[in-house]
Amino acid sequence: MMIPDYSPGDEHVAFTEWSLAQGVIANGVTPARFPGRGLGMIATRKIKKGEAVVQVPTSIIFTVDDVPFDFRSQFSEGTAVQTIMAAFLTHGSNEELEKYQLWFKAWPSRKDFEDSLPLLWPRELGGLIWPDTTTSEGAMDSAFKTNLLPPCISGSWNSIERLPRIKKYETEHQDLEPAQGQRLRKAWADAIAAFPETDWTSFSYHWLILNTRSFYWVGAGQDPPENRNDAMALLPFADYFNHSNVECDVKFDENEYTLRATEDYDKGDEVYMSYGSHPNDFLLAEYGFYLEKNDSDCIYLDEIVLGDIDNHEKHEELWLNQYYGEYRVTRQGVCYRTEVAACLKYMDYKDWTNHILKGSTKGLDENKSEGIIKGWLGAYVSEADITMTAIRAALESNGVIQSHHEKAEVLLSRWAQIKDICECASVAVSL
Ligand SMILES: C[S@@+](CC[C@H](N)C(=O)[O-])C[C@H]1O[C@@H](n2cnc3c(N)ncnc32)[C@H](O)[C@@H]1O
Repeated sequence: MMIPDYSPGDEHVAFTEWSLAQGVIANGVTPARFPGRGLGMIATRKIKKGEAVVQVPTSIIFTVDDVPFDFRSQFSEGTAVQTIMAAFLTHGSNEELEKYQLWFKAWPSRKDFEDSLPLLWPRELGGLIWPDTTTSEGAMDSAFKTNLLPPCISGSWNSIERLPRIKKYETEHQDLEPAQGQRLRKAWADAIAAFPETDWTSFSYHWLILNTRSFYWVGAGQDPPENRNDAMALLPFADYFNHSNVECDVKFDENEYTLRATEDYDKGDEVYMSYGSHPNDFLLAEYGFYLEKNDSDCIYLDEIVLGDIDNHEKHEELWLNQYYGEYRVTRQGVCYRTEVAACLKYMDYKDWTNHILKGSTKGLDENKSEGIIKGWLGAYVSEADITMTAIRAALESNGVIQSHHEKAEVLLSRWAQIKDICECASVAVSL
């Protein structure tokens, strides 16, 4: 049997030595290379749940407070912290950033991001247009109209028309790529307004480093910022942990950031931290990977449900009663919001409001609701089938997709998961 080679490589050994010399405590973990996950942390001995595995002194963490005032003051008020930090990592002088040079060498490359993050993929695979996109890359073959990304990422469908929404609502796990694109475009506009000579490749790289590696952080004596995204810090060495759906046990005070094991581990196991309870589409869009098994995985039926409830007044009712949108599906079934939307299809308005406000069952027909919900799930399954067929056909015939076949295969596997969620949910709603 081949023994996997976990050795991380010289640059990681050098960075680990530097980290320990700076006061980082690594207690039973060390960086190692895990196929398909880049670097991660391996247990060097048995670890018990609750043990502090990594402690990083606050003196070496990188926050916006480390950006010199002269540099920060070039940005207009309200500029995102991520933009300022990314711009400083791009423009800071060697002298200013010298202490972190070994750390920078331990980070993934821009090519790693181009391979894994859909927003940097070719247009045919759902990527966006960026300042370095050449005309030929931007101009898609006009015959190629299929959206290959999952709808939670792209916000688009192949078999369903996306109707304008009567109201806008906050959504954390849908329309991910358009929101990401907007944040990065705004960051770029703010960066070049302050420093017109900024290089896109380098700036976007550092912005993505911050996006994929930062931790929540509020400095001693400071109030948490209004926007949670502005409470960010990069933690040398702690940023080696890969994600899994373990619980999260990280704490910080004015002296150090402490990360604790939330499970027992044997020597040789990979030790994980949780980046949050995220569905797989979110992990793919924001971090460039998804999990085989993810208890937080879900998809949303918003376009299907709102398209099927083809009545403006009913949309208003859903909105007024705070049931407009966010129709969530897991392998265990659909959420209560979806059930409420389903019975609005056939109940009269009075019965429906009595049902949702007072729990009355007058007019409620479980069989009808079940049929409607199964129809919605079936529509998502059709979307999955159409898209998977299109990906397979593109792998046979489209030159761009052929030269990026690993990405297309990532999407095929994700669509298979999506189909499985719908089919399991459909069984669950009959129980
Ligand atoms: C904080 S870094 C973790 C260290 C990173 N693997 C490295 O090589 O430097 C986050 C990135 O690690 C990768 N990653 C994290 N958890 C993963 C997982 N469970 N499976 C695959 N890749 C993962 C993703 O590329 C993600 O953007």
